[in-house]
Amino acid sequence: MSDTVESVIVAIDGPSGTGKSSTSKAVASALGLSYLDTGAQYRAITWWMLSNGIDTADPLAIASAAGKPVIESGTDPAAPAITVDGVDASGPIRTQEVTSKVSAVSAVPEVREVITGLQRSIAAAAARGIVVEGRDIGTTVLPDADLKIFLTASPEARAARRSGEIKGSDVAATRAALVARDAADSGRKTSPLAKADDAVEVDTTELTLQQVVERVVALVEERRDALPGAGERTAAR
Ligand SMILES: Nc1ncnc2c1ncn2[C@@H]1O[C@H](COP(=O)(O)OP(=O)(O)O)[C@@H](O)[C@H]1O
Ligand SMILES: Nc1ccn([C@@H]2O[C@H](COP(=O)(O)OP(=O)(O)O)[C@@H](O)[C@H]2O)c(=O)n1
Repeated sequence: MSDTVESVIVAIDGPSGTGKSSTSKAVASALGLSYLDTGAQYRAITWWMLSNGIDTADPLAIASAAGKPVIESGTDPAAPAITVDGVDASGPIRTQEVTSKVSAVSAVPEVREVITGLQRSIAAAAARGIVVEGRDIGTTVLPDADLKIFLTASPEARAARRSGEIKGSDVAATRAALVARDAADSGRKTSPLAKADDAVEVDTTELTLQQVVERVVALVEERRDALPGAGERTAAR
């Protein structure tokens, strides 16, 4: 692998079920980069609110508690990890209860301020570069990212993928829940789900995961070669 992959920052945004997590982990592994799942952080703070009796329908209560939990994210794409106050939260953050409340919690500006600060410091500390996936990475968290990708897919494909993960789940109900969460995430005032003007859109509906990964790896390599200094580094090798 070339040494020019260092310090490449890749932002991958898009709605639920478009393949952000799978693609980001595979791209980070292929290129030796760190990986950050920002949705897991919003899920973690939501889980903490629910576990601590905070009313998730009350934005003021959420705002005043936003700074309390200590959330730590691992950045190894082969072993994604997340803890809240030192406790492993990787299982509890995936429950239906958390999924149904996360959009309300993540819409609160004080929550976004705390989590965005965490995300920026993790990205700044990633010496070899990082793939960061979420909803507002290219627009708000890392607007200077070297490459921005916006993944899309039809609601049908996304619902089929998501319900394929949960035994006995109903595709129609999964689709309705996805569409409602997209609307909440896209419609909120602070840092909504949106494609950055300079993001490359990839529609994954008809692509296999491997095809998406290959496309994104090629885009990272192309962008990396165009970065200032890439020529000198290549010439020096
Ligand atoms: N291009 C694809 N084709 C088919 N299935 C996919 C594709 N990309 C991802 N998946 C599957 O869809 C599900 C959701 O993918 P995930 O990466 O978690 O999406 P997101 O992070 O955008 O919510 C996973 O089970 C994953 O294996
Ligand atoms: N950068 C981000 C990432 C996630 N989120 C919120 O966190 C929720 C869960 O994100 P996720 O990536 O785990 O969701 P899935 O697509 O994996 O279901 C989203 O529905 C958003 O409400 C956000 O607001 N900003």
